[in-house]
Amino acid sequence: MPHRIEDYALIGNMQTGALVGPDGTTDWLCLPRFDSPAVFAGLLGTEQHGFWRIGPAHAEGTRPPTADRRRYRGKSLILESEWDVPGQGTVRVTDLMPNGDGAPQLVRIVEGLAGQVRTRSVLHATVHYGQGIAAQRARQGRAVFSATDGRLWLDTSPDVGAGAGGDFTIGEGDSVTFALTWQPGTAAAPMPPDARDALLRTEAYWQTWAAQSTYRGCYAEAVTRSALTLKALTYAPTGGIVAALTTSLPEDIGGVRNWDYRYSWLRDSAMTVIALVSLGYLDEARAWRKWLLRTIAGDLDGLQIMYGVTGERDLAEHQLDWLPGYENSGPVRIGNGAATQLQLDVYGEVIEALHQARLAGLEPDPEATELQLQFVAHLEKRWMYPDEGIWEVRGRRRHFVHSKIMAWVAVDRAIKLIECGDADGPLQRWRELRDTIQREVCEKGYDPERNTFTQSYGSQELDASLLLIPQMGFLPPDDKRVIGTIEAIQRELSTPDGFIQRYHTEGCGTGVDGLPGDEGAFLLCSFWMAEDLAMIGREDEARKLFEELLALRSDLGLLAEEWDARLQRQVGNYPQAFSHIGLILAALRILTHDPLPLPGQRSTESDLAPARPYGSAATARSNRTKTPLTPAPLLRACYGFLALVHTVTTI
Ligand SMILES: OC[C@H]1O[C@H](O[C@H]2O[C@H](CO)[C@@H](O)[C@H](O)[C@H]2O)[C@H](O)[C@@H](O)[C@@H]1O
Repeated sequence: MPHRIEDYALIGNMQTGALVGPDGTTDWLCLPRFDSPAVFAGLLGTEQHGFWRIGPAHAEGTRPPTADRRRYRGKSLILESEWDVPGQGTVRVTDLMPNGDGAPQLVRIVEGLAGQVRTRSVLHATVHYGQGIAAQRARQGRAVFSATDGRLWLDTSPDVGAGAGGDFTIGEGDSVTFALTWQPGTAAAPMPPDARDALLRTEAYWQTWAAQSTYRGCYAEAVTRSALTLKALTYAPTGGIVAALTTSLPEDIGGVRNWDYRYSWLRDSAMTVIALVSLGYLDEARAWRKWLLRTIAGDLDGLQIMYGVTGERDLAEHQLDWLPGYENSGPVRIGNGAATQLQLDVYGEVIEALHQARLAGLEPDPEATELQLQFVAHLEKRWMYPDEGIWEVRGRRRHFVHSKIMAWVAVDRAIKLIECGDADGPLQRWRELRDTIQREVCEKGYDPERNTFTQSYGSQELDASLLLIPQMGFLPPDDKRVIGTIEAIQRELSTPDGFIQRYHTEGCGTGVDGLPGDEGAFLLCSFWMAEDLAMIGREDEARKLFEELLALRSDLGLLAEEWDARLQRQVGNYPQAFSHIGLILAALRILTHDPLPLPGQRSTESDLAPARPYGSAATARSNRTKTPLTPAPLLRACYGFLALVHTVTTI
């Protein structure tokens, strides 16, 4: 039976990832990439749908024992689980997925730490998300399984034998290794791996990567784990970034709000890039920018809001009827019907990510500059339409206020690109457009009686996405309408334990998302609230909320999409990029607003600008022929000045 969502540990190789439970069971693994069919799909069903457990042997009819200790090995994605077995001794299992271009691999190293422990490995590999059993054969002394479009090769230490399962005794100082390697069906047998070498290489990789972070504040442990998690969701071969590792972990246990997140959303991936560049990581931004340009391929009329990690466009949604779903939350879906929706916010998110990456020092790219101009030209003809919005509602299209605000962001950042000399464009026309959008939102998306912006034009509903108004610089934090909106959201969208819901769901009688059932507090929105509170000077509340959110993390620092206050557990896909993005950006915002930061506890930015200069944005003055890199502090100074001028002239 699957564990609570937050009890799973993530390991990954930036092509795919696995979830390992506290009893040493891998219940989720898609091979060879994030969105491939799962060979272990027990997470969404039962053991018959695939799993691989290594841990102390247990008596028939009893549950496998839970590890007594579990941790990541330093700043890495290498998991160590240890069991103290009464009367026997202590055993450790180290799980990792080596990085690199080689065949995807899951390596499990069993070590005896004390005494003699009877240990068991049980591997049940399946075809196509547990639809069938993967046929097993012995070849050249190795176990080979037929997976959906490849083969799995299991290598074990000689003294354990070549089978998929069995018991063995591990004594103090002994070690036994297992490695499961995926190869395309047509490929020759892979070389038996050197598990020890893989461990050293993988550890060195993650430690080096983590050390590049420029974050120097309190909450560093949480920020680092979130950064590592975001990195694990990047797809190294192309630069695409998935929204989460899983499909169909329910937002409402027992309900139908189960979606496949193993794709590269423009919105989610852009926000991941913003979080990573705010910690000084530029390589991921560069890789994503290349993915973006390749994937969109200049086809703006065919623009989708999400793609596969190598740019696939056909993400048609299907249900896997043989899987009962996590804790019977069906249907289990693969593909995502939202791929063909109209979501007008994505232009703003992409341009903002490109803009933040430039601010952080990423070298300019003329194609990316061109894309931003094309985006705005495209949006100019579309921003006035109703859409499905940031939450990808499955109800009717509406004039979502957040979508219009993000349209404003897109135009605003493009204007700054031109103002700073990075691009040529219809400056005057776009300035008028920016003002028109802002005026319309303030007229139609604001309720003066309640002093709050609303979810959509003319609606009485609220929406936590409005918390982005000050963060995006649409209005300044001290504007009374902004403060009124933050307070209204706090009043009306707070859960009993003080976290924030996206909007009211069907249980409250509105059903704007067109879906039955309710959902938990949305963790990203709760982090946004912490950010906003810091921005409007309520630092103590911001910090309190932030720390309460940190307390929801798993023992390993991981977050799903939502928190169910009634059940006191995490819900939704896991680990979810959105939640970890929210954590990183809120930590930076709270640090920036610390009245007296200790030396060395500042974030990455110079004194010229706040840590995350949303809304103070403008673009680099660069020479388009030579494309030199403008020093980041100078850029930020330029942006800061332009933002000031804009605020003074428009508000
Ligand atoms: O609420 C219905 C929608 O739920 C999913 O969308 C959510 O996940 C996306 C990926 O993280 C995110 O970009 C979006 O903001 C979220 O609302 C699902 O993907 C949709 O198909 C579904 O309509």
